[in-house]
Amino acid sequence: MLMPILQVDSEQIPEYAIVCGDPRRAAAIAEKLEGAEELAFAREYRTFVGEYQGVKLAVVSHGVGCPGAAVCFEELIRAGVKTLIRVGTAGSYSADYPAGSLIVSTAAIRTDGLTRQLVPDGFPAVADSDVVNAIYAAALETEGAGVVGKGMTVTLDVFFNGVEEFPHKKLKAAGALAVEMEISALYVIASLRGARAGAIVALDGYADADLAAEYDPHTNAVAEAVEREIAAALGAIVKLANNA
Ligand SMILES: O=P(O)(O)O[C@H]1O[C@H](CO)[C@@H](O)[C@H]1O
Ligand SMILES: O=c1cc[nH]c(=O)[nH]1
Repeated sequence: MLMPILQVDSEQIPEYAIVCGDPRRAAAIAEKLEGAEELAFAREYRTFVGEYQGVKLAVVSHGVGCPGAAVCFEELIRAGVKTLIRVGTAGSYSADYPAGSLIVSTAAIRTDGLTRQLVPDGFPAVADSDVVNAIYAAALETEGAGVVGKGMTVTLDVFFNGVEEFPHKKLKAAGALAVEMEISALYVIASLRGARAGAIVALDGYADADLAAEYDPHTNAVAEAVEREIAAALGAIVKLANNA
């Protein structure tokens, strides 16, 4: 069946998927696969399939923000994906995790609007623990591992501020490590549909206003961190497939 938004035949989609916001990052990940094939590029959704160390997987971009990303996650799970790993970027809340660090998201604080329209308040956006452990272990094994953290991330809808002040300080005080824009949708949808999910983000600067002077997303440290998180996600998929 042709998936209406991704425009891919669901028969071509394997059980594992790496998802990321940027279609160019999807292409960069696909370059690391054997026999990579681009199946479609519809809207912001660019879909590749291929193999990594004998495991078949899809690599799909989901764009920016929960509503668009949710469409991608839903269609992939309907097509038969059972394990999804998001490979993203995020802003850091802590000087312990400077730009170039990696964070594996164990859960997302839901400040987005999309999940509020899917599930009641109090419903957790939580990762699958096997997926988290596999990503974290693979991240520590990557060459030049750098700083790798594990913990709560925040998902919000806003990238450029309006007149409302976003509660970064409170969320940081509550233990959140970083902020991005799609993980809550991934975790809630995976829970609702019986799939398992995890996420790793490369930090590209500080979201905390007290640290923001150091913000520079265009550094080699960030580019290298993205390479390492790609390696971690691919390594995690191999670990998960071999333990299945
Ligand atoms: O790098 P990606 O995967 O797009 O993730 C982050 O970057 C985008 C904002 O620039 C948002 O999508 C955010 O979640
Ligand atoms: O959503 C995002 C992504 C990267 N960096 C940020 O500060 N926010």
